Amino acid sequence: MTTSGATSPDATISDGTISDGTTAPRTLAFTKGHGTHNDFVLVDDRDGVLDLGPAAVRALADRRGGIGADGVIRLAPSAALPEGRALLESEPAARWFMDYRNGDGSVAEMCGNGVRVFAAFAESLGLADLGAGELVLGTRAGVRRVRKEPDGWYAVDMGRWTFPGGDAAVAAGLDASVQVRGWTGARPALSVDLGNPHTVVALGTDDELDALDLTVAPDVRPVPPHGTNVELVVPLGESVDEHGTSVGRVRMRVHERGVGETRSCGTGACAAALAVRAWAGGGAPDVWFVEVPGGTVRVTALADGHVELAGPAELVFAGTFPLVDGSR
Ligand SMILES: N[C@@H](CCC[C@H](N)C(=O)O)C(=O)O
Repeated sequence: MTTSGATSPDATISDGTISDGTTAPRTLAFTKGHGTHNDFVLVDDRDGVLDLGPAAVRALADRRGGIGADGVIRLAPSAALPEGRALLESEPAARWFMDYRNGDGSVAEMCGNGVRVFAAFAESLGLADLGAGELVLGTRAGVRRVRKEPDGWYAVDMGRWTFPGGDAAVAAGLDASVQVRGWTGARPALSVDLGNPHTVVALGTDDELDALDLTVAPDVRPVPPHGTNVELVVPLGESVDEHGTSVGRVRMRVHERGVGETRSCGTGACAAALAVRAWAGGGAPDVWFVEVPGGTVRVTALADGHVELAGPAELVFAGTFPLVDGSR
């Protein structure tokens, strides 16, 4: 890794191969950021010229041979991607697009912690002024709106969410089962769609949560057609805050599709809070604090059927990374 330099604007990186007709090494300028320790490599592609293939993403995300991250985020003009161009037709303000890849190189529709870190990155590049108003951005799960709170947290309208199993699943409290390595049997679970897929399992105690072996992916049945993120949660109860608002608390660990266990997952926190709220029944709070190994985020079920995710976003360092022709 070096500390200066930038990718040639006419270089295209696909599967780690630079396809501009030369064999010379190229370097990719990046910024490293995280939201409650869900960490990302961020790439400024405001010219829309980079094509980050799976091998290049894996090289960047590699914790030993690369920079290390749970995911890679490319900031690109919405106009440069088919999914972005479709969004621009109804939301012309969504000028910038979050092109999100999991650490294994797979494409994901959405990343809640990533959206907040994307907003901080756009601010650092002078592409957004969250002191003056909201940032509207494109994602594969649709348009997202980010505002900044007085304490510096970023609050994201995460759009509409659903229980894919419908009313029957909500009434039964389950529509799937999950087997974690070491368990004697599978446990009931509830599927939640936040634009990306989630499966939430309730546990009884903190000790059970702490003892989980998430070094291998939990086995989910029925097998989700596009895979799933799995959230293991312990409801911690409800209370009334200093403003008289009823709030709930949840502890969560997560196994992310395309990554493994991570220290936080924003869409996963939303799924966890919405599942626990449904299990609690009518009168349950709309506001939930979700405690993850990397910190705490706030999830609010909004009256319009959307859900809001709020939490911190940090940019920690920047540099350049060599992507050598054919070597990654
Ligand atoms: N960590 C993200 C979710 C990233 C995508 C996920 N692994 C998937 O494949 O759906 C978040 O904060 O939401």
